[in-house]
Amino acid sequence: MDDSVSNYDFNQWTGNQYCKILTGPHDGGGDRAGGGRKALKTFAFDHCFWSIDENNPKFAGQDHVFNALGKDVLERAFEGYNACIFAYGQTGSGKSYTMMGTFQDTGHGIIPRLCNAMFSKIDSHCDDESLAVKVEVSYMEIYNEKVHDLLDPKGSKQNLKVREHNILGPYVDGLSQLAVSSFEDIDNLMSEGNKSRTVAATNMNNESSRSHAVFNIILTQTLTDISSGVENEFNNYLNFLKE
Ligand SMILES: Nc1ncnc2c1ncn2[C@@H]1O[C@H](COP(=O)(O)OP(=O)(O)OP(=O)(O)O)[C@@H](O)[C@H]1O
Repeated sequence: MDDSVSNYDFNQWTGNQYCKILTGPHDGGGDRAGGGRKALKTFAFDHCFWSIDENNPKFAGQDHVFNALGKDVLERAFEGYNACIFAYGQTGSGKSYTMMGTFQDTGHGIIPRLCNAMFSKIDSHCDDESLAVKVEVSYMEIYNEKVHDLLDPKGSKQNLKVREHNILGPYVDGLSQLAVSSFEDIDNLMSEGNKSRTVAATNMNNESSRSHAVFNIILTQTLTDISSGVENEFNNYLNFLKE
């Protein structure tokens, strides 16, 4: 990283920010473009979180991260937009911690917090007879280019095929999609799914997930025009990916 950036006090950054990164030797594209190994690239980002010392007033805990990233995603999902949260980074950098977190309340990561908020929002609409909401989940891992269903009731770990639907785009053929009605349901399914994940120790993480995981929530809202009885169904997807 450029010295001028690595020496920055990340705590002072607010609002839209830019980060300049010097590309490393792996960056073949930079070489081909004539920029060489030291081509400077500029990336834009909205937030930078610091979570080293809990006693520091600038410490960003799981709640802080959820408020900055998860809340908007949920609002948009209820408006009918598909959304995706993608965690990417070096082994041991905190991807699983950010997505799932620990089982203590304050340690819950984005997924449990988002699911809790989603069911609270659904409950708050329970008096509305014109709206019915259905929630289903699927969970898969991609390991050595093979796709496995982590919620397969038979636990067979068979390889699933990725196919292309002419309207909906790519999908995994035969992936289980299970209905849930509370965060506890999701939590139980996820714990079962996590037991099937491919985990091994790396030098930097004793329980490193060696595969990519994709957790999918399918939110279906059916709006019924009470006077005419006509139903309109909206499906949308919330994807959580961990590299
Ligand atoms: N912000 C944080 N606060 C406290 N502990 C953290 C934080 N981020 C990560 N950790 C801890 O660091 C360790 C490694 O984190 P984690 O397993 O989330 O990494 P990862 O990026 O998912 O790694 P891998 O790619 O190897 O699976 C875990 O013990 C986790 O609890």
